[in-house]
Amino acid sequence: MKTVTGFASATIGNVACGFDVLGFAIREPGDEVILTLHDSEPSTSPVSIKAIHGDGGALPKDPKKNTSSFVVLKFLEYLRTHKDIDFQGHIELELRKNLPLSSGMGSSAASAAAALAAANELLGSPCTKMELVHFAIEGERVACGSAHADNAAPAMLGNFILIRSYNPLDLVTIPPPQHLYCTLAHPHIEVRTAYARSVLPRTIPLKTATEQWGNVGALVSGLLTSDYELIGRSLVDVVAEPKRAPLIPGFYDVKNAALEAGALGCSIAGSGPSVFAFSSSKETAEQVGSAMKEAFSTIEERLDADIWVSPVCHEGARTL
Ligand SMILES: Nc1ncnc2c1ncn2[C@@H]1O[C@H](COP(=O)(O)OP(=O)(O)O)[C@@H](O)[C@H]1O
Ligand SMILES: N[C@@H](CCOP(=O)(O)O)C(=O)O
Repeated sequence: MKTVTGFASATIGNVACGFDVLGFAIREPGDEVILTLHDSEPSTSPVSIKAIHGDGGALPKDPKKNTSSFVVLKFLEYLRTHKDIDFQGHIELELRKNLPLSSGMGSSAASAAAALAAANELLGSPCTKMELVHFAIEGERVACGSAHADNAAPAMLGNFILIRSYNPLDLVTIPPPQHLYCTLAHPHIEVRTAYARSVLPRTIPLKTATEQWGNVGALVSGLLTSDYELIGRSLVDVVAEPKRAPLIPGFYDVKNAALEAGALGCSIAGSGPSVFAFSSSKETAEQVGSAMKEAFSTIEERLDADIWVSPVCHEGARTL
C-alpha cells in the first residue's frame, strides 16, 4: 500500500480581457487529494472515492462525475493507450476540498490538478506536467460542460498561462513580474460557471473584439516587461465583464473601492462571483483587500467576503 498527497492552488481565469485564453495561479488556498494504491483489482472502477471533506456533501462521489477522480481515470486510460502501462490495481481517493465551490477560483480545476500530481507520482512519474494538463482540462468539461483551460493549465503548471491555441493545445508560460500581488475577494454566494457562460453573447462586434485583443496583447507585454502601469491600463474586459457583473451584487462598488485603494486594475475572477485586483506591492494589495471587503459588506445585500493576498505561484500542482 502506498499513499501520495497532491496539492493544487486556486487559479484566476480570464485575467479581465483574456476570456478562456489567460489565467494564473496564486499560492493559496488550494485543494488536497490523497491517493492510496492497493494491489487488488476492484470489481467496478479502478478509482473510487473514499471520502470528501469540506464540501458540505455537495460534490459527487461517482468517480466519473468528480473532477478529481475523472482525471485519474483519463490518466490511466492514457497510460494504457500511449505508454503501454496496463494498470491492474485500485486507487482510493480522498479529497480535502478547501476551495469554495462555484467561486470563480478554479475550484474544479484545483481538485483535478492535485489528483493528477498525486497519481503521476504514485505510478512512478510516467508523464510530464505538460501531458497531465490535457487530462486536467478534460476535467473542466465534467464540471461545467466546457473544456476551458485557463484554470486547469495554471493549476497544473503555475505562473500565468496563455492558451495560444486549443487545437492543437499550445500553452505559453508567462512568468510574473517580481512585485505583482493579487488580491482576491470571495463573497459568500455561488455562481455556477455553466450559468455564467450561458449569459455571454455568441458573437461580438468587430469593434469590441478589436478593443479586447488590444488589451490582451498589451497585458502580456506589460507582464513580460514588468510595466505595472501598462498592466493596469490593460485590465479591461469589454466582452464578459459587462454581462456577468449583474450576477455579482455590488461588483462596480467593489471594483471602484479597489481602484481607489491603489489597485492597478480590477475585474471578475474567472466567471465570478470572486473579484480580483492587481497591485505593485504587498502593502497596497492588503489595503485593497480591506477596501474590497468593506465595499461588499456595505452594499444592500451586505455580503461577507474572504480575502486572500498572494503573489503569483510559480510552481503549479505538486505533491506534499
Ligand atoms: N472536485 C470538484 N470540485 C469542484 N466542483 C466539482 C468537483 N467535481 C465535480 N464538480 C462539479 O463542478 C461544478 C462546479 O464547477 P464550477 O461551477 O465550474 O465551479 P468552480 O468555478 O468552483 O470550478 C459542480 O456542479 C460540481 O458538482
Ligand atoms: N474562462 C472561464 C473561467 C471560469 O473560471 P471559474 O473559476 O469560474 O470556473 C469562464 O470565464 O467561463
